[in-house]
Amino acid sequence: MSAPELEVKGISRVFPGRRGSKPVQALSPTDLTLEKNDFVTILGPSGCGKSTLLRIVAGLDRPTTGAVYLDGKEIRGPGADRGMVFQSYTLFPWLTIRENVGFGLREKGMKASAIKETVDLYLDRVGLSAFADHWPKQLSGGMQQRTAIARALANDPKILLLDEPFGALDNQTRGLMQELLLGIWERDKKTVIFVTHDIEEAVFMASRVVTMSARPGRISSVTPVDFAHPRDYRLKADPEFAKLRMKLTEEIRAEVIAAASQG
Ligand SMILES: Nc1ncnc2c1ncn2[C@@H]1O[C@H](COP(=O)(O)OP(=O)(O)OP(=O)(O)O)[C@@H](O)[C@H]1O
Repeated sequence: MSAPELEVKGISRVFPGRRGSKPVQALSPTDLTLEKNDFVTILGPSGCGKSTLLRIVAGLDRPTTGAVYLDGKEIRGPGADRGMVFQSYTLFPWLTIRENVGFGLREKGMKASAIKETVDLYLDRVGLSAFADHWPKQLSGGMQQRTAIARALANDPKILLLDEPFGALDNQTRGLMQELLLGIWERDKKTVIFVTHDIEEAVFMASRVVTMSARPGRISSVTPVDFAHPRDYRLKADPEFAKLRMKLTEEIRAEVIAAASQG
C-alpha cells in the first residue's frame, strides 16, 4: 500500500463561547487518512463539524488538538497545494472569467504564455472556453461554479477541497455538475474531499463515503463505493446504488434525529 497523502490525526475544535456563553465543541477528536487519488465525500447532520474539518485541512482554521499532515508535512496555514471551492460563488467580480481562473498562477509569477495555456486547458475542461472574456455577473450560478472549479484545478493542487459546491444549484444543473467534476477526476485524477448534504451525490461521486455523527462530530462510518468508472447518471438507477443510498439514508437519519434531540 502506498504512503497516505493526507493524514488527519486526532483533530478537534472547540470554539470559545461569546459574551459569557459556553464554548462550542464543533469537532471531537477525528482521524481520517486519504491515499493519493482518493475521492472521499463527507455526509452528516447540519452543524456536525463538516465545514470545520474541511477548513482545518485547508489551513483556514487551526485545530484545538491534533494535526493534519500533507505528504508528512504538518499543515499550519493555507497553501497552493490545496484548492478550495465553496458553496457561495467566490469569483472576483472585477476580473473576467479568464483572469479569475489565472489568478493563482499570476500570483505565483508564472509567465503570461504559460498562464494562457493552463487557463485555456481548464476552461475547456469545464466547457467555458466561449465565456473566457465575460464577467462573472454575466454567467449563471452553475457556470460560476464551473469557473471556481477551473480556478482551483489550474493551480494543480495536491488536494481539492469542496464544501457543498453544488448546494445552491437547481437539480438538473447539479446532476450535470456532478458528472462534469467526476469526468475531470476520472481523466486527471486528484485527491478530493467533498462535503455534501445530498446522499445520492455522496454515493455517486465517491470512492469512499464518510459519515459524521451529530455535534460534536466525529467520523461514524466509512463506506467504500466500488462502482466502476466512468460513471454517469444511469448509475443512480442501479439497484446496488439504491441499496447503498438506503443504508446511508438510515445512518444519517439516525444522526439527524440524535442532533434534533440535542436541541
Ligand atoms: N467561528 C465559529 N465560532 C463559534 N462556533 C462556530 C464557528 N464555526 C462553527 N461553529 C459551530 O460549530 C459547529 C459546527 O459547524 P460547521 O459549520 O463545521 O458544521 P457543518 O457540519 O458544516 O454544518 P452545515 O452542514 O450546516 O454546513 C456548529 O455548531 C457551528 O455553529
